[in-house]
Amino acid sequence: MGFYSAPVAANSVSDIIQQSYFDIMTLRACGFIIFRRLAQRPSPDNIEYLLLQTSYGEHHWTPPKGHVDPGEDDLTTAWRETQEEAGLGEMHLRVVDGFLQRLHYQVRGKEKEVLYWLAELRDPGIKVRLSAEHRDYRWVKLDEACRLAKYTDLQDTLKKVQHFLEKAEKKQ
Ligand SMILES: Nc1nc2c(ncn2[C@@H]2O[C@H](COP(=O)(O)OP(=O)(O)OP(=O)(O)OP(=O)(O)OC[C@H]3O[C@@H](n4cnc5c(=O)[nH]c(N)nc54)[C@H](O)[C@@H]3O)[C@@H](O)[C@H]2O)c(=O)[nH]1
Repeated sequence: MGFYSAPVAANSVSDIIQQSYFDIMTLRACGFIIFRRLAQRPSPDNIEYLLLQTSYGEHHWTPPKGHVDPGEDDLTTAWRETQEEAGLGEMHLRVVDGFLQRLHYQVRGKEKEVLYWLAELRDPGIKVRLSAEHRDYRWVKLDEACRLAKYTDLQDTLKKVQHFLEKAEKKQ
C-alpha cells in the first residue's frame, strides 16, 4: 500500500517547491474591510466603510492590511495589521462569515496578492487609532469610499461588500 503514496509524495515536493517559488515571487498582504452601521435599522444608507490614507508614497487609501510575516497565517496577519494600523482588535470587531475577497495587482514589477475579510465595528462610537504608517482615516459611504479607493479592483470589492450586506439584510 505504501508504494502508492510515492507519486503523491513526489507531487507534494514539487507542490512545495512551486509554492515556495510563488511565495518568493509574490508579495502577500491581508486585512479587513471594516464597516459600521450608523443606526440599527437595516438600510444601505446606514453603512460606512473605514479607509486609511498612507503617510508615504502616493498617499493612497485602503482598508487596514499589511504584509504577511514569514510563517504567519493569513487571518493572524489580518488581525495583527488591523490592530497595528487602526487600533482595532477582536474586542472591537465582529467578523462577517461568508466573505473573503482576493485582489491581485502589481507593485514595482512584482505580483501582489491581497486577502480581505469583512468585519463590522461592534460599537460605531469606537475610535480609530492610527500608527505612523497612516496620516488620516475616514468613515465613508460607498460612493465616497469608491472615490477615495481609486483602484477599480478595490472599488469593485467595496461594491461587492455592499451588495453582500444588502442581500443579508433582506433575508432578515
Ligand atoms: N517611504 C515609503 N515607504 C513605503 C512605500 N511603500 C511601502 N512602504 C513601506 O511599507 C510599509 C507598509 O507595509 P505593510 O503595511 O505591511 O504593507 P501594505 O499594507 O501591503 O502596504 P504597501 O503600501 O506596501 O502596499 P499597497 O497598499 O498594496 O500599495 C502598493 C502600491 O499598490 C497600489 N495599490 C494599493 N492598493 C491597491 C488596490 O487595492 N488595487 C490596486 N490595483 N492597486 C493598489 C498603490 O498604488 C501602491 O503604490 C510602510 O510602513 C512603509 O514603511 C513607499 O512608497 N514609500
